[in-house]
Amino acid sequence: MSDLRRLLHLCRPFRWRIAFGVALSVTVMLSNVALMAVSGWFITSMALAGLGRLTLEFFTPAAAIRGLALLRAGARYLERLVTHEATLALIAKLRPWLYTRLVPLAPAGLRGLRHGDLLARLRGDVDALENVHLRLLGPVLSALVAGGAVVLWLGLVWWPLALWVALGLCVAGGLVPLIQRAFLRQSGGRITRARARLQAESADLTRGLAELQVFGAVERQVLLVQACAARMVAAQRRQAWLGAVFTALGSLVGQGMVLGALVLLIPQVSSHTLSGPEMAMLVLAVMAAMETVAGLPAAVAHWDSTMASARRIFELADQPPEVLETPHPRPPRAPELVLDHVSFAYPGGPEVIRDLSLRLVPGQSLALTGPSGAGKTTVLNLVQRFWDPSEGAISLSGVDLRALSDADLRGGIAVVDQHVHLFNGTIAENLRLAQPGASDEALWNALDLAALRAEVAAMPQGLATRLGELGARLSGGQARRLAVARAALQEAPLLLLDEPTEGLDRATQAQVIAGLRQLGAGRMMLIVTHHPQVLALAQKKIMLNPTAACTPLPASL
Ligand SMILES: Nc1ncnc2c1ncn2[C@@H]1O[C@H](COP(=O)(O)OP(=O)(O)OP(=O)(O)O)[C@@H](O)[C@H]1O
Repeated sequence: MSDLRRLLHLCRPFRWRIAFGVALSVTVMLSNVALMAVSGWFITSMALAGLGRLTLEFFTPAAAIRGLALLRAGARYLERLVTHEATLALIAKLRPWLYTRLVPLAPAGLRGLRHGDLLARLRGDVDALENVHLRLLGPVLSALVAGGAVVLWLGLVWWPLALWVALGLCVAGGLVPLIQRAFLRQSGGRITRARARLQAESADLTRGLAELQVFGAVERQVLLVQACAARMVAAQRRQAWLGAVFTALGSLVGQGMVLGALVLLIPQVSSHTLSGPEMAMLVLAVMAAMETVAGLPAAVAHWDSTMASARRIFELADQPPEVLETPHPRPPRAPELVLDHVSFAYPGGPEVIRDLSLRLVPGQSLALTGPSGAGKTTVLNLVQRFWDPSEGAISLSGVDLRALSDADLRGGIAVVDQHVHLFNGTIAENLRLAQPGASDEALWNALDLAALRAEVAAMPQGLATRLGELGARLSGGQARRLAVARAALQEAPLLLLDEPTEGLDRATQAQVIAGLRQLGAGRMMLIVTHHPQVLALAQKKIMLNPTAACTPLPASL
């Protein structure tokens, strides 16, 4: 229930648009009931007039019928326009709302999520919330207002008929869909879970295709994706089948309601309490009244899957960030990196870093070495404040990281990682990520430093060359050198290198190392590597040992 309350809260800014959409929908339903009622009365009266039993002024009812038909069509068009516009506005608000909650979580808080799963939540689940207005709120509110109005009108005409219709509408719009919900209860959540699993496995298949091919596991992964797809289709088929059965049941209830109305009204006509045209008017009005609850079965059918999507989105948005930005940041002073008796354990895990102290000033470089799992990357993560140390403190430019603004922290650190993420844009756009206002000349200078100038200049479109998804058009070595150029543009005093030459051939390694040497001049460098030539960039090495306290370093290198 609290998920629904939160969804309604998110809809609050659009409440007037939603109300207008509901008013239009009610207009459609009531004009339809009125159209059917007047038509029933008019046709029967015309027939009786034809038999000479009645005199009839037919201009007014004929005009009313045309007017109601036009009103219904016009209101329907406007209703579609308004409700879809409100729905798109809600989705357009939801996505940035979720992104602003994800940003403080990244990267630490999102590591537990698979890429495809995150994508499913960002795309599929947010899209599924279009149902909130289109299929849940709108139909329920319209049914209550329009159905209530019809029952009220019938109550004024003859209350037993109103009672019968109220009962029919409650059964068709409430009881039948609720029984349907009991059957469908599981399948909504099952479809959402199956879709998320399918997306995650499909993402693994496409992104990990090279590894899967190397290990001969493509077929296994394809079978897994097929099994996930089959599970999803089975869940959807079951839902569609149940939906069809209950739609038929709902319309059966509608026919029963009309039949019951006839049974109630015929004696009234026989006893001359009611005229023939009036009976036709009421019966057709009762038939049209079914439209007021026609959207309720779909609302019930979408309830579980929509709520499951909402729950998954709120779960993600509610995760507490690992680190919080201080509301009172202090400005950075002279460049310097200090780790003061730092210890760290991942949440719920054993201690990874124990009592590590070091100090770096510009022009100094330090390599972190040690066996796999010793905590080298963890130190780089702590310096970037993905997590805060469990004990001790880290300061950059004389200020504890916890007291630095996010902008000063990010602006003070450049990173060259073994996993370079390149965006699906041009070379210039990828470089300007580090310095949005950089001139073309500055970009060429950075490429020069990274030994990439000649290759980019040889491309027909130069800096405007598009890189494709994940930088697909560049080789691994070119991508790594582009990352060096990007770091050069950032002009940050601290440079973090995490296995920057991993996976490159000898010639490319030498080019990247030459670029890094230039880049490091006058900056502080913290390097994680096993590569002897990269190690040679460092003036000092520190050995991390997962089981013992870190070798204490002198106060300065
Ligand atoms: N997000 C995380 N949550 C929990 N434990 C983690 C996380 N990241 C790393 N660890 C654990 O912390 C320890 C240190 O990992 P880290 O990646 O820092 O080692 P490393 O020295 O860089 O290793 P390698 O040389 O293999 O990259 C490992 O035992 C690892 O399992």
